[in-house]
Amino acid sequence: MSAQRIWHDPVFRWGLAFKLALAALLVPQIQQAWFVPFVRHALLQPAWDPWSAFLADGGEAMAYPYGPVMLLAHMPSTALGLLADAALGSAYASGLGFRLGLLGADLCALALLARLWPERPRQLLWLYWWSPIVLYVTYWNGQTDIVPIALLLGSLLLLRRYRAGASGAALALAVAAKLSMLLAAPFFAIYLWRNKRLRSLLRPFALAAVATAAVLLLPWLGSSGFVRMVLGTPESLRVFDLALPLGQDLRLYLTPLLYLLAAYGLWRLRRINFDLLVAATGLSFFLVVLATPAPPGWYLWLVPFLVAHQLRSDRSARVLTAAFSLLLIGMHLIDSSGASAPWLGWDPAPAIAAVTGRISPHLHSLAYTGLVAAGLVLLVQMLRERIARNDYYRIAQKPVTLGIAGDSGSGKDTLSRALAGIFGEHSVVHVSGDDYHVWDRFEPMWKGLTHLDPRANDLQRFNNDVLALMDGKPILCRHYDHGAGRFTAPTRIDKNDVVIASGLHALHMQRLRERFDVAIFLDIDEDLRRAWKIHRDVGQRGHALQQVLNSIERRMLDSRQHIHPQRAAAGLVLRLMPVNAQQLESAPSPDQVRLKLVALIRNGTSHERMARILIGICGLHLDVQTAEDGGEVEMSIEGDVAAEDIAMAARALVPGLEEMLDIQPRWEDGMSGIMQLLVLIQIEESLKSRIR
Ligand SMILES: Nc1ncnc2c1ncn2[C@@H]1O[C@H](COP(=O)(O)OP(=O)(O)OP(=O)(O)O)[C@@H](O)[C@H]1O
Ligand SMILES: O=C(CO)[C@H](O)[C@H](O)COP(=O)(O)O
Repeated sequence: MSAQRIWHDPVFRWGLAFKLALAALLVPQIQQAWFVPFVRHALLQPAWDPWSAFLADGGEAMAYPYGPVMLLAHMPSTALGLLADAALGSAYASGLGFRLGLLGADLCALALLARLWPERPRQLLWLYWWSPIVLYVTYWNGQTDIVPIALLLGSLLLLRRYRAGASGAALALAVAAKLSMLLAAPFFAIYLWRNKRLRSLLRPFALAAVATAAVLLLPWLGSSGFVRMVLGTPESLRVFDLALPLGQDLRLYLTPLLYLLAAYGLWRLRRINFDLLVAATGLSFFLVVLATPAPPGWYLWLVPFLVAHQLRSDRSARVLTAAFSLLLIGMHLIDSSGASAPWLGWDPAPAIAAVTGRISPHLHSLAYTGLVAAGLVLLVQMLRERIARNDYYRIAQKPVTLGIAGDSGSGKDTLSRALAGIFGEHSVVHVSGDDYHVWDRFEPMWKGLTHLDPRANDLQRFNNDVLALMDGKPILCRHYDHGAGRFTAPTRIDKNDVVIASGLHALHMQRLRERFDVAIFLDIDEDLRRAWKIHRDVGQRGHALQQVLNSIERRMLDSRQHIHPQRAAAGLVLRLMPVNAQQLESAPSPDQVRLKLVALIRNGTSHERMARILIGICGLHLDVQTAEDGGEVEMSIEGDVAAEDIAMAARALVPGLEEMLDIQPRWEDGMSGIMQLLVLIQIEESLKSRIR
């Protein structure tokens, strides 16, 4: 069932009918006494500053502790109700209009949740649409927090879709509806800042958020009515209730302290994916609500996060949430105002007051303790399951490391660049074996040794540097300038999320090659490699043709002795070859030769699905040979394929890695793109075994 089809589900339709009946029949006291009179006043006596105008006309200061966006959200449906009241001579329809406005926000929240978590729409309907907390808080108690929560969900969804400006504006709208939504802002900012791939989005996000908030809130900051009714509400001061006295005039406020610790916890994570952002924001809301004698409306902020948690967790999360919801409702039924049904002549207030009168403060506090205990258990469960067991969180503790070995001119740098193109340059650190040659071009030592001899390279330093980067430490490294034939002065290279170590001997030393997530050997068809090398060394590196040919001959023995044996140590061996060998001679440049790829995958567990997608989505021709034990797979891949199709295949094959890639990954056309994809699939295999 797709997210769109929830609207046809009977679970939705029955829920809608039930909510319509509740909105029609129940008149919550706080709406009747406070919210509706305020909105009615703003509609009937329009003023630039409705808060001051309301107070000036003798309205109650507690009537509307909300910002202009909340008012705008309530106005249309309440205005229709007012018109109906005027026509019918009744006083009921404006309140009904107000409540239908809340139902509209409730529907928006459901639609947004269905887009954020589309996997199990039926379960989502039970968990959200029939959530006892939503039913109680919105339709019985009459709170309006569903409006800012719908806006917050909108902001989350837009952020997930990389629409940073729109997401910032939506968050500001949520804040301008209810100021407490500001609690989510640092978490959004940390998510964008701590993800290098998303960092460029922080600016448009922040600019749009600040600009929207300025337009919506600044004009009223000078209004005494707004300051008194919205900024100075006794409700918001409840966050200071939980405090440790530290001497005469000093108190340690525990709720802000817990909130700051949660924000710091998120900041400390090396990398944060969207699920972690949701979990951390939910946890911070939980901390604030549990550590505060919170009014019922605040509990509604927890609902989307509880839904997300339950969707991904087992039955225990649902049982705990049910217990938490029932305790919450039970406590607030006797603690907070409720609703009456004037059409049915039903007003339970006196009966509830009678029960309340019989409940001792001790029992009341015990019920509250039970509620907080259930909430804390849920919080610990969320912390354990949503954060500590989050695959991405566990993977993010260590960078992804790739080793690429192959002969000179086999395409190590080209593949490294292609991989950096999908992860994004900002997330990749590349160590090249060329920077570890012992001598520069002009040293006479090259008369006796070739670059392919391990002794001509400082492999110990190469190993140590790559291992240091794998352990998250920076290195100092000089760079070999192929134009000048000399080394530059050493520069500092910092750790990064993806470490690519390429070189003639990248898989030579056992200690290092065992640490790579994916070890790749480029076993390019010899005639093709020669053609590439000659083309590059003459065209780009300024060598004479004869000099290059001599060097290739001189290196042959070392290639066999020192380079080729690394093939056996690779998990992925990639062999590019011309589709038609004659083309190598006839084509004006080796770039124009049509290539086919033979990939030897030593751990070919997912090859069947991979083959299906390469044929189905990319339209390639495949020949697959599997070893007897099913471990090794050799795939011959041929055909033309565009980068967009490879991107689509990647989304199908490795959806879990999408958040590791750049926002707009640069997929290549043809066999280079297929090589990018194969490496990515191997990365996923390796990360899975890290988790196991
Ligand atoms: N996948 C590919 N498709 C087409 N051409 C390629 C591919 N890979 C490499 N080449 C060609 O081969 C040339 C050599 O590639 P590259 O410089 O990446 O090799 P290398 O292994 O890093 O070499 P060296 O070790 O000598 O520095 C490139 O300039 C390019 O023209
Ligand atoms: O083959 C190489 C790497 O694979 C060498 O980096 C390259 O040949 C360096 O020497 P020169 O600058 O003299 O060409």
